Amino acid sequence: MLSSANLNACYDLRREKVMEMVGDVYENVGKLIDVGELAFRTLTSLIGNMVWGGEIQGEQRTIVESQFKKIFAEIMVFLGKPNISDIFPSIAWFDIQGIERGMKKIRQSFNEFLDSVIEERMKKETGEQKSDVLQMLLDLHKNQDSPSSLTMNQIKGILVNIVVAGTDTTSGSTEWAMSELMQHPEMMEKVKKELNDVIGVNNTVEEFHLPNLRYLNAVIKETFRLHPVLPLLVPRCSARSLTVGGYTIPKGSRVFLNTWSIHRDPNIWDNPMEFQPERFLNEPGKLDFRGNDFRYLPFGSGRRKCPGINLGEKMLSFILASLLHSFEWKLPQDEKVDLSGKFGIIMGKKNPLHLIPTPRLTNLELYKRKS
Ligand code: HEM
Repeated sequence: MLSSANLNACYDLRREKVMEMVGDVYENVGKLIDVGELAFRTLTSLIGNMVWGGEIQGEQRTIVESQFKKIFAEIMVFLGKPNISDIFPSIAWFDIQGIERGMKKIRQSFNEFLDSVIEERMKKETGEQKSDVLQMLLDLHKNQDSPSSLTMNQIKGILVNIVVAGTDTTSGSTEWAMSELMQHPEMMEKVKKELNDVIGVNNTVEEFHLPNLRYLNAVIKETFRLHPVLPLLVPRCSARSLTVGGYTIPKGSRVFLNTWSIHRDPNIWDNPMEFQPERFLNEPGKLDFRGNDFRYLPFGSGRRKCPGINLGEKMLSFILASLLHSFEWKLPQDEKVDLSGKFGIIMGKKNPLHLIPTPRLTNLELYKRKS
């Protein structure tokens, strides 16, 4: 699903979802928009489509997408909470913090939703064959004799994993990048000038424009540095006892890698607390985010690094470029940008960014084009 060939094949879908988002904002010009929520809806719709096709439509889709946001927020809080039961397994059954009870409730909500999606697909199986992730997993389930056969629970786990990992991360980064640009008007001006030069005011953004947006790409890289959405990555567990930097790590320890600190280490970065996209602009090729340079790990590293780097990068710059090229954004009167974060396995903003859009393109017809 996330290979370059598959991503190229679903270019039209990405374009359609971004155009839908622009159309959505256009219909709400002059009103307050929750930027993170807007990006989240766009990504849930895109990734949902890539994972289980167009199985959910219309009113049901709207309900699912709004429920997802709430459920995801709860999951992120639970996943990020240090669990006392891990430190004192003998009292685990008390579940003092209610983490297990909370996760069970969430699992039930997801289970009900996924059961209905899978049931819909099974009903249609005799008709047109789909080629999405759900179908691929169901085919593995049917082939019970194969060593790669999957149980229904495993299928549901994989589906949830992809959707959870792909949506909140990318929408969170969108919200952080927009917040930093609102906080730095001179940088916002540079981005807008670049968009005008590369795309033109009588055009909408297309994916082939994105590699030419050098300044915007530097803004994205700097956003990843200062606001890594998974600040402690995904927890690791040591398979054997070993020594790292003079510290003994016993077999079976849970290990967290603090990229938030690494990305703000003054021994590595000049003025680490300042948002300065130029640091990436002036040194092209330095510090890519593919996990090869341990000073900069927004997508992690090693065998468990993010498999969605290409899709995440494409969608983040497509969404940002489109929002910034198609609209002017301003804060509600007397409001300031709040850059505080909220702790969880995903570090989102503490307070959502609400902005008011006005059209920026000269040809208003461009807002109505849906495909
Ligand atoms: C800006 C966007 C994104 C960022 C910053 C991001 C970041 C990350 C990070 C830091 C990890 C943990 C890696 C580690 O522990 O070494 C991760 C894992 C993961 N990501 Fe992403 N991600 C993004 C988008 C996506 C997308 C679009 C998808 C797929 C649709 C995706 C799917 C996954 C999956 C499935 C994992 C778990 C991998 C595993 O545990 O083996 N991510 N991501």
